[in-house]
Amino acid sequence: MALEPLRGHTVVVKYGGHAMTDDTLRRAFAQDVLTLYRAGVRPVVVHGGGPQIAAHLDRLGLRSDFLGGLRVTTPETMEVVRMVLSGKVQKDLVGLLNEHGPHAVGLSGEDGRTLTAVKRYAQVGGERVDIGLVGDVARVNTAVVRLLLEGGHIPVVSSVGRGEDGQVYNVNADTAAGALAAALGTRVLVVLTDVPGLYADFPRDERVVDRIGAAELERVLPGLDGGMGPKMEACLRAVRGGVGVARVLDGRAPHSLLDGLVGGAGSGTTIVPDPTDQTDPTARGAEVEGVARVAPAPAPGS
Ligand SMILES: Nc1ncnc2c1ncn2[C@@H]1O[C@H](COP(=O)(O)OP(=O)(O)O)[C@@H](O)[C@H]1O
Ligand SMILES: CC(=O)N[C@@H](CCC(=O)OP(=O)(O)O)C(=O)O
Repeated sequence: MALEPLRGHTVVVKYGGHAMTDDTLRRAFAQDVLTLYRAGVRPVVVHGGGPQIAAHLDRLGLRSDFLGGLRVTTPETMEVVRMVLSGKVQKDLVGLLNEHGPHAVGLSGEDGRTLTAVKRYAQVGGERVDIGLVGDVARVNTAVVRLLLEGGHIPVVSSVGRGEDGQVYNVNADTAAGALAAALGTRVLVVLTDVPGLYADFPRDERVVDRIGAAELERVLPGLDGGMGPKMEACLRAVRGGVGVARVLDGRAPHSLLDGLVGGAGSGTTIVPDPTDQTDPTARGAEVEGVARVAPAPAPGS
């Protein structure tokens, strides 16, 4: 895939916390996003920050527990998640992207009701387990993200959502990115993680699945462990919801974003829709609000 066909198109990039732990990697990521932007592609960054949340919890003497790849989130944990994702990780990333110009603008999924969440349970051994304030994306309002894109900005979104019940929820960042990509109708969703892609025989790491169709992914999804479960579920929902292609790439390799988009073949795992997916709007998994309806800003003083 070259950059030229993406000119003028929106690309959602999920930037995982493991790919941000090293300063060289962070800078290479920021350079890649800016290269896309300068080439006329419209990047939207959705970021995680799992390791950064864990470090902060640890400092406070709080535990990090995961079930089905999702963090068990007590009200106390939720405060830390919100603070670290929207207040720290996001601001550091926005600062880095803005070193060469006022391009990036950070927003939480709560802002402009971008992500409306509903309580989500973990599936463990076929059982539904309550993991606290963890949310799934029920509805996406793309209005603010579109407004920023149309204003020539790079939206940087944290995966915190608010429910209709007024509760703030911890949304897995892959889930948030997949839902936003589907709602925006992007051509490409790129997911940067800490492995070279989907291993065929995890935990063995000899073979990375090069390409997988939605139906086949749906079949293997229940057997996936840890963080790969929510990640692949998010890619599946994205391609089922109209995204042209999802690519899971190794975020530990500098410039993997650009290399993966330009180089194409040979890197990561590519998830492609089934021929029927593109015409099935009910498969989005989240309701979409505000698509193509960007309200004009109110006149000053009104
Ligand atoms: N089939 C698989 N292929 C690759 N990784 C897998 C697989 N099953 C489980 N995993 C685990 O999923 C992890 C990636 O998910 P996660 O830790 O949530 O990453 P991120 O922080 O980038 O979102 C890998 O580090 C690996 O331990
Ligand atoms: C519910 C849930 O698990 N939320 C994640 C949100 C951050 C995230 O997804 O970060 P990475 O992309 O770095 O993994 C968490 O609390 O860690």
